[in-house]
Amino acid sequence: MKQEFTRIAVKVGSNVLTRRDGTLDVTRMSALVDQIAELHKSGVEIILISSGAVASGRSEVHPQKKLDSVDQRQLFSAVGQAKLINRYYELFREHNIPVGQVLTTKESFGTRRHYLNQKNCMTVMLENNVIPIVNENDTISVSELMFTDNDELSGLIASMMDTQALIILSNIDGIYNGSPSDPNSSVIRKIGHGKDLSNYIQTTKSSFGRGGMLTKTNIARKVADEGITVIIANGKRDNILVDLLQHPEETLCTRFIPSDEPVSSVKKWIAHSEGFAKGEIHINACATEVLNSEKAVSILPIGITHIEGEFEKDDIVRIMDFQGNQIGVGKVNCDSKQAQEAIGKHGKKPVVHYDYLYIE
Ligand SMILES: Nc1ncnc2c1ncn2[C@@H]1O[C@H](COP(=O)(O)OP(=O)(O)O)[C@@H](O)[C@H]1O
Ligand SMILES: N[C@@H](CCC(=O)OP(=O)(O)O)C(=O)O
Repeated sequence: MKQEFTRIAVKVGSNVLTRRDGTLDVTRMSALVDQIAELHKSGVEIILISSGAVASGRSEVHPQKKLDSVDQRQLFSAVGQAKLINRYYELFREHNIPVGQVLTTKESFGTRRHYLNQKNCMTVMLENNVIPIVNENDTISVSELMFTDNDELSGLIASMMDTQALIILSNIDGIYNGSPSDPNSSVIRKIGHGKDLSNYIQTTKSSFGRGGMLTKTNIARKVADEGITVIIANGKRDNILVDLLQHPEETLCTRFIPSDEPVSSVKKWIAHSEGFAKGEIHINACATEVLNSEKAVSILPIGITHIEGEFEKDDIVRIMDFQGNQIGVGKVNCDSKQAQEAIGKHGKKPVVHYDYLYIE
């Protein structure tokens, strides 16, 4: 059967893989592996981003004294990730599909070199028919070094690997246009560019999730703006993955319609690098207007009003409009001292070149 996508990223949330008591739901895992195997055999390249390390470690160790939340996460994930990947290895082996583990951290997306190393690793895995199974390295990612959750990680992976779609599997059928528990609300089937969803999203999270629907929505929007279809669907529904690819119209889910303007791979990286920004470049009203227009323009010293923070050449900075609102991110062409000296001057080189500028 002809499928819409040939390379996809699939994110499986903690709640899909976790039973009510917080332990790993191996039956669900097995059902998902069967579906991924079916798609893999039909020629779809798949990158799996799987949560579940903490959940699978929880039932293995019983600490003698009370641990704080960081210690708990480190202990459970260290034990649980080994168990999780072992389960996946065994389940995929029944289908004769080799899998490989990729553990990453937020910092590994901060420099372009690390970013490209990770990309190369997963590319060579796919070329050799190995399914990459990605998770955050929870043992060393603590507090501000952590991803908000695996939705954020899956967005980075989809963008980095140029997938055509990102499928986020949660314990809910999609984004509801009201409280999911209200019988009058229903799943929004398609979401186009620029639609404001803030009124619909409740801040409640499912019991074992970290980020909630709000991070899913924000990530989905950003990834769709880069030209990737994003689908939020219920991973607990039988055959959901195969149905989403083979019967897209009949399968309940929320789809974010991708932008049809191509975005370069450098811009994709910059778009997701906001967390590493070292400083701010504030621009005047005229520069704000041209940047918000359809024109491809760089940030020149003449349009800069002031600079905040210290940065080196090639660092990521936030771009702030004349009212102090962030409008984008970019990679700087010079350090903060040089940028400072050039402010307001004509005929100087761009501080952020268009090729390294991502306007939100
Ligand atoms: N408008 C909404 N539509 C759907 N789900 C919502 C909405 N608002 C809040 N939610 C909550 O978001 C939860 C899913 O997010 P999350 O807990 O992060 O799951 P996961 O672990 O799969 O990433 C749902 O179980 C639901 O309770
Ligand atoms: N990395 C963590 C999962 C992080 C997390 O909870 O993410 P999510 O499934 O998006 O709520 C783990 O494997 O336990």
